[in-house]
Amino acid sequence: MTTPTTTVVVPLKPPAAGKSRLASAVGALRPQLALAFALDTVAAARRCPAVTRVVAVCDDEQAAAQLALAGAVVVPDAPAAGLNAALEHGVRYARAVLGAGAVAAMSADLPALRPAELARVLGAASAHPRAFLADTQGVGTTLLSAAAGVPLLPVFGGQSRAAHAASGAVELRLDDVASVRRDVDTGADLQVALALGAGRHTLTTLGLMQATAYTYSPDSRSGQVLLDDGTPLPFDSAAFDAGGLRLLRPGQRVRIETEGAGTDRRITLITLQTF
Ligand SMILES: Nc1nc2c(ncn2[C@@H]2O[C@H](COP(=O)(O)OP(=O)(O)OP(=O)(O)O)[C@@H](O)[C@H]2O)c(=O)[nH]1
Ligand SMILES: C=C(OP(=O)(O)O)C(=O)O
Repeated sequence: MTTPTTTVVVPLKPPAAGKSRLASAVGALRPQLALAFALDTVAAARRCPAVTRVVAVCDDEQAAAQLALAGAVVVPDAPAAGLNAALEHGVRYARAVLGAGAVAAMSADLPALRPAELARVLGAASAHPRAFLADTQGVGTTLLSAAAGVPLLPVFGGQSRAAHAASGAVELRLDDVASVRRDVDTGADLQVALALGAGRHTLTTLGLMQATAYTYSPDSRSGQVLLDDGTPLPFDSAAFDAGGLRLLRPGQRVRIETEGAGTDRRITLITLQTF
């Protein structure tokens, strides 16, 4: 039974200014995706049995409100002096005001984050005063931990894997924690995160929804797609035929285009997404 002992601190730049490397791949969706990644990251961290609380350091009012709804304790980025200063500020607040002990600074752009994988990382980290997890490329860092009473000493940015190792933090060598290493900076990173299984905020922002089941009545040439949040969306044969729904398997991700709202919302196109 995992005991929740770690306070996770996630930093979020105002989404309007965030994820600039993603712009060429997603265009105008960039700010919404920057926020969606953070909301999926916070939601997964909150479901992690090793995490006592999540503190988000963010200066953007609208983003802060949504991060709070996702269950984070949000503090303004008072230093406004970059990522590492924001993380130090979040840890100071967590320890001085919330009585936090062990902390872990984690990037807020891990949309595929799995609570069980985060628990494995934090479990391994708890054996060291300071520890870190390298990102997928093996160049940066997605998580840096510090035991109770130990300074975090973050040196995120650029070649931070080497910098954190040089600072004395122990690198966590874990093979089965891909979702904790997969930060999303570019379109290629996003495709990998989607293939790992991104969270609902990211999928919805991209117009992708995970259909868990569907029914189709050939005689009435209509049916329903059941989304993973339990929403049943009716569709007619036009959407079925146009999007190849007949190939849909439960759990298959589809791009669903709809029109109308509430009970009038109808699917107009269903396209299978292959990742
Ligand atoms: N609060 C706060 N968060 C930051 C700051 N700089 C980066 N971050 C966050 O730290 C995490 C990792 O940073 P990046 O991957 O460089 O994110 P980014 O700056 O939005 O991406 P690029 O614009 O492509 O560099 C993301 O969650 C950012 O939102 C900062 O100055 N303050
Ligand atoms: C800030 C970091 O990541 P990124 O490359 O996404 O900026 C980092 O890896 O330290």
